[in-house]
Amino acid sequence: MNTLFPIFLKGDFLKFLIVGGGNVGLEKLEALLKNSPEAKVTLVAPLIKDEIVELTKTHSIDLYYEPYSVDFLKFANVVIAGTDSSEVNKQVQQDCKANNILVNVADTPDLCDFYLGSIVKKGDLKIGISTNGKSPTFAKRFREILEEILPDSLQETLDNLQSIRNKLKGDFTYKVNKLNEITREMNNPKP
Ligand SMILES: C[C@@]1(CC(=O)O)c2cc3[nH]c(cc4nc(cc5[nH]c(cc(n2)[C@H]1CCC(=O)O)[C@@](C)(CC(=O)O)[C@@H]5CCC(=O)O)C(CC(=O)O)=C4CCC(=O)O)c(CCC(=O)O)c3CC(=O)O
Ligand SMILES: NC(=O)C1=CN([C@@H]2O[C@H](COP(=O)(O)OP(=O)(O)OC[C@H]3O[C@@H](n4cnc5c(N)ncnc54)[C@H](O)[C@@H]3O)[C@@H](O)[C@H]2O)C=CC1
Repeated sequence: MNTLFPIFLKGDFLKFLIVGGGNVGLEKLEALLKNSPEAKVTLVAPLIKDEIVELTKTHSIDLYYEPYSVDFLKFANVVIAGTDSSEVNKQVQQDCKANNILVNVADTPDLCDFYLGSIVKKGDLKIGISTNGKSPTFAKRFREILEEILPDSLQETLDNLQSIRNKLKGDFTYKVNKLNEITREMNNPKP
């Protein structure tokens, strides 16, 4: 069963807590900042990789060089746990559940409220890819395929459609019909 419900978070307006400062902590931090460079991040771990420290120069990241404790949840709307201790990750997950905070436990899909996706970005177009946890490598490869085939001119198309959308006068039904008419050929591209 694939019951995942995809949403696109406005990460720039949210507070994130990352527990763990190793490879996984870095990977998830980079994924977040690539999409939402203004996100407020708190990261807690006794050991924190140099690459993470480097990112504090250009982004809003507070580092705490200590073991996780529940007090850190006050810094968070969303939590990602990626320590090398399954007990710590489990504790983070339980604390988040008790506090109604969404949590991702990177190495334990069963404990995740959400998964990170592979992200294709062409200007304002963003596509999130998930394999329901089956194969992150497939998600990565599929991202590469989409990145290759999507034309850069997409942004121009989106800008044009936005300007038409803003100029259309009439009621909702009229606008819907008009926009569908203009974009009909997208489903039927000329050879
Ligand atoms: C469930 C999920 C939870 C979550 O992390 O959110 C999860 C879980 C796990 N990943 C593992 C391993 C790897 N993860 C990657 C890469 C990515 N992983 C990402 C997401 C997710 N990974 C979520 C499901 C996404 C979905 O639904 O498809 C991506 C898409 C997004 C991101 O992380 O930003 C990003 C690609 C970004 C890109 O490039 O586009 C690679 C490949 C590589 O790095 O080249 C490998 C090694 C090869 C392999 O195993 O496939 C392991 C085993 C750990 C171990 O063996 O110890 C687990 C744990 C488990 O499955 O039990
Ligand atoms: N989901 C994914 O994409 C992947 C998951 N993994 C798994 O994730 C786990 C972590 O891997 P790495 O990041 O490579 O390990 P690592 O050894 O590079 O980093 C572990 C981090 O956890 C921190 N930590 C340990 N105890 C802590 C505590 N009590 N509170 C806060 N932080 C604490 C350490 O200080 C360190 O920063 C491993 O179990 C690995 O199998 C590995 C690869 C990919």
